[in-house]
Amino acid sequence: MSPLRVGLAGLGVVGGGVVRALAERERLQGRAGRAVVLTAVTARDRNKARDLDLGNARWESDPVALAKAPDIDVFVELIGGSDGVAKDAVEAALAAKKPVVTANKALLAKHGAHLARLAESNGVQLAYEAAVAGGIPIVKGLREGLAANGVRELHGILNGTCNYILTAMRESGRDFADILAEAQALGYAEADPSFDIDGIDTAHKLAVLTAAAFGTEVGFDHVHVEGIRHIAAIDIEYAQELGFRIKLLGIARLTDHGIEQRVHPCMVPITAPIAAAEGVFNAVVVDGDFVDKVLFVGRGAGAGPTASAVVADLVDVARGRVTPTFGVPAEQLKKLTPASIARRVGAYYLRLTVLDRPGVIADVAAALRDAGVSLESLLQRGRAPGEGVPVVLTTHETEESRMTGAVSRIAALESVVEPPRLIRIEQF
Ligand SMILES: NC(=O)c1ccc[n+]([C@@H]2O[C@H](COP(=O)([O-])OP(=O)(O)OC[C@H]3O[C@@H](n4cnc5c(N)ncnc54)[C@H](O)[C@@H]3O)[C@@H](O)[C@H]2O)c1
Ligand SMILES: N[C@@H](CCO)C(=O)O
Ligand code: NA
Repeated sequence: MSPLRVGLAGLGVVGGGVVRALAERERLQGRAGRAVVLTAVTARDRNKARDLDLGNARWESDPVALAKAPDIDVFVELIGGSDGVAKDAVEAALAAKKPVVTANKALLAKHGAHLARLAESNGVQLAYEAAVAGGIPIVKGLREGLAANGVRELHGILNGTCNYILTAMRESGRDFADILAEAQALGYAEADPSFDIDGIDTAHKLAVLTAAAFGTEVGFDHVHVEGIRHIAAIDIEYAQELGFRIKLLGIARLTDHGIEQRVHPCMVPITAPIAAAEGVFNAVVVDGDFVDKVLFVGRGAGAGPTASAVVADLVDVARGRVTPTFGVPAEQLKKLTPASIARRVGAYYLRLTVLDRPGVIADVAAALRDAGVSLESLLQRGRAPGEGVPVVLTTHETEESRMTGAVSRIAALESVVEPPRLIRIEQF
């Protein structure tokens, strides 16, 4: 069989990993049933020192020209960005009936439905295993391994940088900024690290996973997003004491009033399967109606794990597999009915900084009582008459709208001297 000729756009962290993985020629030939050959490449700067063996691959200066070049059979997009050249090149490849492999979750989160229609109307594959949870085969897991199931819920640690930061903060007590710099140096972070720490990258991945899991159109704009900037060392300590870990999770759940999609820091029991994924590891739990719960764990970022997923998609393309992008044909994707975060039901952790004087706790308790929120525990450490001291409480399950109502009343109390910190507790 003729070789699969690969056109690769982007020679950064992931592109470099892909070049190295493609060097395993014999292994890939066996698995793909034909040779997979790096035929042409492009990146922004041809003269940059890269320490990569590009073999006989020809250099192309323009990604869009590469995408439709007659000498390539598949286009691999590893540039990044939801718009601009990455989108133009992917569209050009699909319109030219060339399959596309991409790691670009920002692109899929914003234009997934449109690109799925374009791919399917041209009869070619749009493969994106690397875009969600890097090396974990979650897209294949959902579309193939779990195809018999109706998915009820999924939750995941989908950003290696945040998990790395939260883990390192807990283990070392070190500073947020210091640890972020380390994650960037290791090639985990996005070009703009605020995408990682503000939860946007997790939301991109969640939106894509939701479409693949529930057969809905990608609805990034309906994801409720909060990041980890406000997580303080003291919250990590309290979490530990209460038997929790703090994780930034993406959660998608089918409710009777629509699909919840939310990204925010969560306290999860130390014994929950998801809590065991530490450092740069990602993890996803999928709850299906026949299979029950399945846990996927692995590395979600970095050159090797991400290249592993890109090359697996190339093997699928070489084998001629064509699966609808989000599991069902694009024109059958359901319209997503978003469920409001205000209707989330669960427990809460609330940390207040209050003046150490009589009556403060009574005022806080009254606000919760009036909102119909039941307290589970209350901790006050140390004393400092007249000064701010931390008070931590946890609640029973309640609807979020009740909790936010009580918290705004509490925030307005004169004796509450810093903004309250609310973290949702998830009992998986
Ligand atoms: N780094 C990771 O761990 C990881 C994991 C999963 C997915 N991703 C995704 O993979 C993609 C690439 O990420 P990365 O970390 O390798 O980025 P990177 O910044 O290391 O590499 C980007 C590459 O794109 C090239 N590029 C940028 N603009 C270009 C242009 N206009 N024309 C041609 N080439 C251009 C750059 O020269 C560079 O070679 C992104 O979509 C990212 O979100 C990254
Ligand atoms: N910045 C992302 C890369 C993988 O998509 C992360 O930290 O997980
Ligand atoms: Na993946």
